[in-house]
Amino acid sequence: MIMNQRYAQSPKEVSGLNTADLRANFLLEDLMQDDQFNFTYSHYDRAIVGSVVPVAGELELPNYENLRAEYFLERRELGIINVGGAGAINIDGTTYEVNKLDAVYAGKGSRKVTFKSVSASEPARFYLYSVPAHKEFPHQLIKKEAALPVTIGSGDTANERTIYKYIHLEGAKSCQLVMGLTILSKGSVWNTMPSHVHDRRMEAYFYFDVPEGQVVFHFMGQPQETRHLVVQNNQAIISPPWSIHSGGGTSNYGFIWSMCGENLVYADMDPVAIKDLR
Ligand SMILES: O=C[C@H](O)[C@@H](O)CC(=O)C(=O)O
Ligand SMILES: [Zn+2]
Repeated sequence: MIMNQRYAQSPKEVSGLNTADLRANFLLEDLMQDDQFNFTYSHYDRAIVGSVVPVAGELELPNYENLRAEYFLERRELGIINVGGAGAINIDGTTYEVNKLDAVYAGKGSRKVTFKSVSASEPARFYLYSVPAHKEFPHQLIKKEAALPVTIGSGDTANERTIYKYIHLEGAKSCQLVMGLTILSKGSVWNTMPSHVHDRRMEAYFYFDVPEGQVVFHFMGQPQETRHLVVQNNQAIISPPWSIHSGGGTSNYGFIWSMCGENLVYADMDPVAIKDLR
């Protein structure tokens, strides 16, 4: 079995792309399909972005030829967040009950990882993010309540949002994986505004709970050379380390952010003043 791949682009190359090419390189449209694993292997930091929605029964994390590994997590770690109904994840014999917005970390060396839903009529929707790892850290469940939410922004500038950090230097331990999610308050539409870059880490954004008929305009590119992609519910963006990653929605919504690279410090960002964006 072979995973889709996405290659890395330079800032200069991206500045010349049209809408279709931008979408083909940076937008993942096929996530959250029933009874399927959908993975994309990005050449930005070798991060893998994927999903699984178990409806008919329990599904086991498969292996892929791209990895040239005995099993998926032989040399990788995996962060998982459920954005659907109640579910369960089993890692090498330990079962975790994973409710909406709970997370699970599966460390390097986890051999058998399975996913299931409590109810087929309201299945769990697991978002998956995996990166290379050099050391084994214990698998663990991180409940939403334990993620120490912080509310930033304000209703006046339509960017009030609550950030939940699950896996990072001061949270659940990992080799290089950093992961959490952000919920926009009602009436707020702007995420990650003011924008930032972090040339030390790639990032992936997965948008969820975008109401029917609404979209998010996701902005990418170098701060003085921005482009946008229109993103639907349950689609993801691969964000190069040199790119901003901000979104303006036609309503409020939520998104999972996940990063990997040089360090595990959540706050390691280089801010860009709004007036300096082009
Ligand atoms: O590097 C950090 C990530 O871009 C996000 O955590 C930012 C975010 O959730 C937000 O400002 O809304
Ligand atoms: Zn970021």
